[in-house]
Amino acid sequence: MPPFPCSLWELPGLTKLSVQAIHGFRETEKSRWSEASRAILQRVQAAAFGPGQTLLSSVHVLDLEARGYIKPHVDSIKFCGATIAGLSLLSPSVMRLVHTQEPGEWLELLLEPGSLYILRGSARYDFSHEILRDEESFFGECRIPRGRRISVICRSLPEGMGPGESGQPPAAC
Ligand SMILES: O=C(O)CCC(=O)C(=O)O
Ligand SMILES: [Fe+2]
Repeated sequence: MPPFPCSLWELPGLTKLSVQAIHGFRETEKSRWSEASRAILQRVQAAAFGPGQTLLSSVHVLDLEARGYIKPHVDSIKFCGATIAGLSLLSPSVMRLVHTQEPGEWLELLLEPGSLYILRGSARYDFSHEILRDEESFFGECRIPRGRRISVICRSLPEGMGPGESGQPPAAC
């Protein structure tokens, strides 16, 4: 993949959250995958989503540069349903969840390359999530130096939306 900066992936419609919450990134939505990648996505989907859940038709791929970070936010219910599942690749990073009503209630997840996180239930709706910038990237006492990180994010369809309407941009969450 070409190095940063690159505007190729800054597609119209994908930048609503990005402009406000994500810094140092490029992104795309992808609906066509190689057979090998499809097999991995099927494992992600089997692990994260229930049989009754419909997924957004395309998968969100976010490429965060080493200095990039994601500010706290809750994905909008307009563009994203009850479950968010993210596969982290390349650099480890720390995801912090903070309760939106009780800021003293928080937890951090160490996202190792190859790991999958699943936000659902209270973690999806009651907590903001963020990816810490390099200077703040600690897991407990342990420094987690940030490099380039790619995440592959599957989301369920917003409640009440039919599969035919799934063309909405997931990254606008
Ligand atoms: O990169 C990730 O794993 C999370 C991205 C995110 O929070 C978002 O796109 O809404
Ligand atoms: Fe998010």
